Amino acid sequence: MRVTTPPATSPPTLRALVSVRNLDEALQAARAGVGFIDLKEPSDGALGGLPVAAIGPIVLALRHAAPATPVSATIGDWPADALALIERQVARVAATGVDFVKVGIEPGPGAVALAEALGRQRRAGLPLVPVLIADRAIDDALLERVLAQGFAAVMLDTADKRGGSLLQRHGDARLAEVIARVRQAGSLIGLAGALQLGDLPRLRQLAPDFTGFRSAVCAGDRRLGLDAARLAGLLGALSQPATQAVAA
Ligand SMILES: O=C[C@H](O)COP(=O)(O)O
Repeated sequence: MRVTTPPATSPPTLRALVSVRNLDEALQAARAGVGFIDLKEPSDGALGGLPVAAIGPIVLALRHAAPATPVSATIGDWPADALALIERQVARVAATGVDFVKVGIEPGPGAVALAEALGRQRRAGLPLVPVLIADRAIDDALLERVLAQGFAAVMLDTADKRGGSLLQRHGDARLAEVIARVRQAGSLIGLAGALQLGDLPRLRQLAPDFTGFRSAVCAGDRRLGLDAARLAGLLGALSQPATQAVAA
């Protein structure tokens, strides 16, 4: 599955990645027309993983229901120093047939070693997308180590979903700088982290390649089920011209 940046002449668009926890939610997201479907267990943390055996059948069903929609899955939240376990889990999740395997990288001890281990797996052919946990400062040195690995895409996300969205934690100038740096390094950039409808005007200005949502498409709590009305509302707002979306 090839995912590309729209041509520079296109109007700014925001492609939505929506995180789902089971087949019902995956088909609901596919029918609603989301840009990317992300398989994870939201009750198990920011990057909670589904049982590996559950991923393959969902991917297969999505290939029929939405063949053009890229599918990602997370490996679960692991301590950064559990490198052997992480590498094994990456290989197991990749073998399910997903387009991308998402792995969280929390700044701190072990983060650089993890980024480099993931880089080795990428060079071995595994479709990895590192997710930099950015509740606090975005660590430039760590970002550079991640970018040096040549991943197709890099995401920013937050671990604590109750402390405000990614956009409430970082100013536009800083996020724009990070987006530009990731693109300059040749990777796509995705933003996530308790993003809400009210963040859309700023997101449109920042124009990342994709934006990730779970909290905003659930009724009150990301651990609950996908809410059809909220999902439709989000996709409707994303499809509106920017001036109308600002008023949403
Ligand atoms: O990968 C994207 C995340 O699942 C988004 O979840 P969130 O909106 O609750 O931060």
